[in-house]
Amino acid sequence: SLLADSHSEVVVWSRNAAEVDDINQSHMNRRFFKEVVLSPNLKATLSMEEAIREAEAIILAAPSAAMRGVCAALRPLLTPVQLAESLIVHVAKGFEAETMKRMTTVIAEELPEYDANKLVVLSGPSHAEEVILQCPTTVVVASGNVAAAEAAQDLFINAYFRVYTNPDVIGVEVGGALKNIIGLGAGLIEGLNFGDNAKAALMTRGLAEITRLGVKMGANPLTFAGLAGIGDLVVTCTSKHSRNWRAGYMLGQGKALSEVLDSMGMVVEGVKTTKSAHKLAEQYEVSMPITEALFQVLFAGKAPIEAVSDLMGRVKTHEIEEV
Ligand SMILES: NC(=O)C1=CN([C@@H]2O[C@H](COP(=O)(O)OP(=O)(O)OC[C@H]3O[C@@H](n4cnc5c(N)ncnc54)[C@H](OP(=O)(O)O)[C@@H]3O)[C@@H](O)[C@H]2O)C=CC1
Ligand SMILES: O=C(CO)COP(=O)(O)O
Repeated sequence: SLLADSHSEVVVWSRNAAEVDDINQSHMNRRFFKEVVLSPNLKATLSMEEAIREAEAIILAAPSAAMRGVCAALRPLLTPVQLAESLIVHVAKGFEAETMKRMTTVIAEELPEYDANKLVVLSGPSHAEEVILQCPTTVVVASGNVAAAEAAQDLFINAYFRVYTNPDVIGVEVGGALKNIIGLGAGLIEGLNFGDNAKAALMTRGLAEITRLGVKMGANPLTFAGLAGIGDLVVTCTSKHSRNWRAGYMLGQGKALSEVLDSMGMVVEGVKTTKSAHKLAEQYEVSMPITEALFQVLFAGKAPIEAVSDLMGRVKTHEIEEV
């Protein structure tokens, strides 16, 4: 919808026939956006081949668990011209669960004929419910190739959607993925009725452990002070639209994880990301106490209140790690 506001031909690929019909016939996508009328420039199709035919830019917007499969289906459809010239941008915020790989790594593995350096990630505080209403939104695009990042910036930027560039692909991907864990935690804190001090503490110390792991993985620490770091963390921990927050809230109220996920109807990236980050923390030998606490609640049956109590009772330490 955002792209269709400034570009004449935008085609969405979906595997859901009712959704495709709704977009093409009523110019609406009522499953997600009840009352919004979409641009007539926006078409939908069940055929991936049709969606990408002669596409100058391809946006990969599937959840991270689906990214490898989507790219495998895409590979035989890409023409030599598209492989050489088209822009590929992904917007997923998570790691591949089994391998803990970042999304650009997964995409590069599945599209070996495409120049991996030209892949772009778009991230930042950007709930779809607000973008579709044209509320002012800012995001960051990152690529190893400056020209590709600038091409993505030109593609997406408009009067209500401001796009910054950043060369730090690792930082932008890690920030986008890990903020979902803290969003779960913020919801959980609210579900326990622990108030705003606890939420502020969680966000601040959450950013510290996101930065700690990100830097070990090769990110620029300053990226975490930007839109894909603190920016997205704030929106996920405070917005009524946040799925991760909502899932955490239900957990804090005592609901079981399976019950929470069944009731969501939308992806909650933070759940699988907690497992991946838990393994990455071990692999990189980084302390991530909040991630550890969430891991215990989600996958080891620890009561949320006990996890918070354990976090508060950790051995005393300095705030700034170099001290
Ligand atoms: N929503 C938001 O505001 C934002 C989301 N993101 C990120 O974008 C990604 C997608 O999120 P979002 O769209 O919100 O998630 P939703 O759960 O709302 O929707 C996921 C969509 O992906 C489709 N899908 C899932 N698996 C596959 C597959 N294997 N093949 C094809 N289609 C598939 C689903 O189709 P079906 O209905 O058939 O299951 C559904 O249409 C996530 O990584 C999220 O973190 C990033 C920024 C903002
Ligand atoms: O990443 C998002 C918005 O920037 C969406 O994730 P949440 O719905 O969990 O906040």
